[in-house]
Amino acid sequence: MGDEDWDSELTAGPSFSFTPSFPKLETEKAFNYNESSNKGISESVERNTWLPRNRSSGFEGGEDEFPKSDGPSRRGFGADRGFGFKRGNRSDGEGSNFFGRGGFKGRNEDSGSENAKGFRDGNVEEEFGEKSAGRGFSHSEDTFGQRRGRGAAVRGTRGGFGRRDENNDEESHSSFGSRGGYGNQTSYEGRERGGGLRGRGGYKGRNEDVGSDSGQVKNNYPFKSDEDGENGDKPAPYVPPPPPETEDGIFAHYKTGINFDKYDDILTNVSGINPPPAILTFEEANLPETLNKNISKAGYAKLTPVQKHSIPIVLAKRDLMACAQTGSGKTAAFLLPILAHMMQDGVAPHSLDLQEPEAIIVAPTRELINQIFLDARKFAYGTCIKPVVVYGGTQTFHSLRQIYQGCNILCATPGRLLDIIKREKIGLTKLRYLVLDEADRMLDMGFGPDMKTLITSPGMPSKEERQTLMFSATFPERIQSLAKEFLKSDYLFVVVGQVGGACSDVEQIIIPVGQHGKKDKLVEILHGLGAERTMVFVKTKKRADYLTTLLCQENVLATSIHGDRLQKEREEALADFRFGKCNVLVATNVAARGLDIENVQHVIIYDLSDNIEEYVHRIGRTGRCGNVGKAITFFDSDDNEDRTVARSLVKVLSDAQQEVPAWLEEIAFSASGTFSSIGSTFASVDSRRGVSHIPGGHAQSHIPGGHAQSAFAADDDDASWD
Ligand SMILES: Nc1ncnc2c1ncn2[C@@H]1O[C@H](COP(=O)(O)OP(=O)(O)OP(=O)(O)O)[C@@H](O)[C@H]1O
Repeated sequence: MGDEDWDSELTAGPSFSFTPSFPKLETEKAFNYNESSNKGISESVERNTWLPRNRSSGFEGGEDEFPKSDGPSRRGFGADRGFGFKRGNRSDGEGSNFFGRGGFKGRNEDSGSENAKGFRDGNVEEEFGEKSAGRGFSHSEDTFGQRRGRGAAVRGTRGGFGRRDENNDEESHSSFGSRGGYGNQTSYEGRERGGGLRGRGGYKGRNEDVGSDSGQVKNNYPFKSDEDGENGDKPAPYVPPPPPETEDGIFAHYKTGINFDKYDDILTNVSGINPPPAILTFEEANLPETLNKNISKAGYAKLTPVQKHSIPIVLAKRDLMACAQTGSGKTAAFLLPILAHMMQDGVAPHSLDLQEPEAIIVAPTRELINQIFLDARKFAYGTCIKPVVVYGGTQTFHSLRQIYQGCNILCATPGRLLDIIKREKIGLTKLRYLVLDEADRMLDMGFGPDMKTLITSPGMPSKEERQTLMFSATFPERIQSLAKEFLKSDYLFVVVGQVGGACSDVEQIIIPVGQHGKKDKLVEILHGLGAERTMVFVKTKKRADYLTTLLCQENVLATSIHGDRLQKEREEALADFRFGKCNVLVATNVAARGLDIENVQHVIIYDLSDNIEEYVHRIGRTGRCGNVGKAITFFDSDDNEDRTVARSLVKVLSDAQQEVPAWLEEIAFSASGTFSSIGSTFASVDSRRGVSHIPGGHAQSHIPGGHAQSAFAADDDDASWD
């Protein structure tokens, strides 16, 4: 990633992470949201001490004068409407966890003190490491034990993961240190279900529930970690809250929108040789009964277009590149056929030896990969198939422990995945499916090298021996050609609608606003939106913190998510937004892709990204699954980056039948050069330009005006995290 782009509003200096405190909502009591975890919040709201606790603001004079605080307003977002809590009986206090699509339910941790420890000297150091208490893993190589006492000392600390570059969100992939703080292992004793360490039979075939009710299994790990956070000022490495365990929590979902049926009107092209015919219903897919039950519990009654085409293709064991608009069900499009195969073919029974997942799913951000994991867990419910999620910013020991309990589907961010492979904690020889979600992002300069490392890792089956699936709402032609290295030559390319087209359910409004007018305009809009849930996208982490502080001063319940915040804080911020404790989430591109949050009614793009793909993904946080939404974009005609993307923006607007302001059109077409030189449009054709077989017999349509390569930025200030 490139250096952080310091903005004129912010003088150089230590960044701070702002964690606004929100008043406890009545509805939180229903979720047994631990008093203690709220104490810090309520107390700080009382004392108005919600200002950043960590460092000087680094703001000097003028509009950068650090906003005075009068504390966030006490409007309890949605509390009176029971917002977001429409799923079944939550009387058991259960709910989905930070990332479940339902309301918030996280483990009750005292988040109040975290901020006091979370940051120092402008850097966030992540401590990882496993200092086993003497006994390594039971299998042959006690890599754990070997690590005792050996740490990648970081700045004199006792080891720890490669320190994060304060200007770069990506974790280095250096080896882990020997020790780090530790979360609460006891919470894992006996809590895992179905993942018993004792051998389990594989799936017994169609329609049999196996190993789903092994009840509470005592986890007699052959190792213990005595990692602790005894170094007082260092936060223990984060151990995420356990995923929901009740059916209500696992199957929490929101309703499809009024436009769901309109999906059927979207033209779908399938290019490649001999594609299997699309299916029209779930029944036609002839899926195992348990899977069909889970699909129904998840509220899926009708297939979306990408599912209609992708499910039979994956079931036919073909490689696939699928492009469909945001919020149109791409996750299930790959999960369902993979799970169906696993249920029908059976999966290896859990062994105490090296875990060898049959499927690996990668995505660019931790929050997204966790969301995919929760979907996998949902659809695998009642079977012996075990999804596991590992991602950066969490204690490595925790990741390994999850894998150790059994791992058929590994959902991972690249950094953590590669480290676990390097440490030989998983084997790849049994891999049958490799899935790249947000694939264009995974193949760009940010993650491309990691993906290359992955497919060349020891034991990784070649592309001929595995099934590789790639999904995204955007697929620039340059990325299509990069993808060939990962896909069999006869892969199929499914395009629902326009490659890279924006979601048709999102009303897109572009308003001319100069840099210095943006803050006031943002406050004005948000005051007008009241309690409606809004995501605000900015370019830099520092601006995310700055604006969040400013909004809270303006009595807007806002929080922020970006790569400089501790993972625990990121998850809390996302939970506060999902839970309805605040109605504005200020985010960098860390939240641009994939996140599926109920009832995001608005997206405000405060800073345009320098590539149009991120614009499409950002506005796709609203208008999901047939619901409608609105995206307002601030366009600064004095900003070169905005001008560069103007022409692509006009194309996205016109392709989505949106109004194109005359002033924008003028800017877009006054710029010299062709599409390819000044900005991105989309490859709307299969870059193989081969003969295409399209269901219904019509030929592959070539978009008038040709196609061009998209300028693909991989060095966004906060563009990739793992
Ligand atoms: N067939 C279906 N019926 C009802 N709801 C569905 C169906 N398929 C998916 N959904 C729901 O639609 C929402 C969006 O799905 P998903 O997140 O997979 O979209 P996506 O295409 O991956 O979006 P993005 O491009 O932003 O990642 C989710 O809440 C999902 O549970």
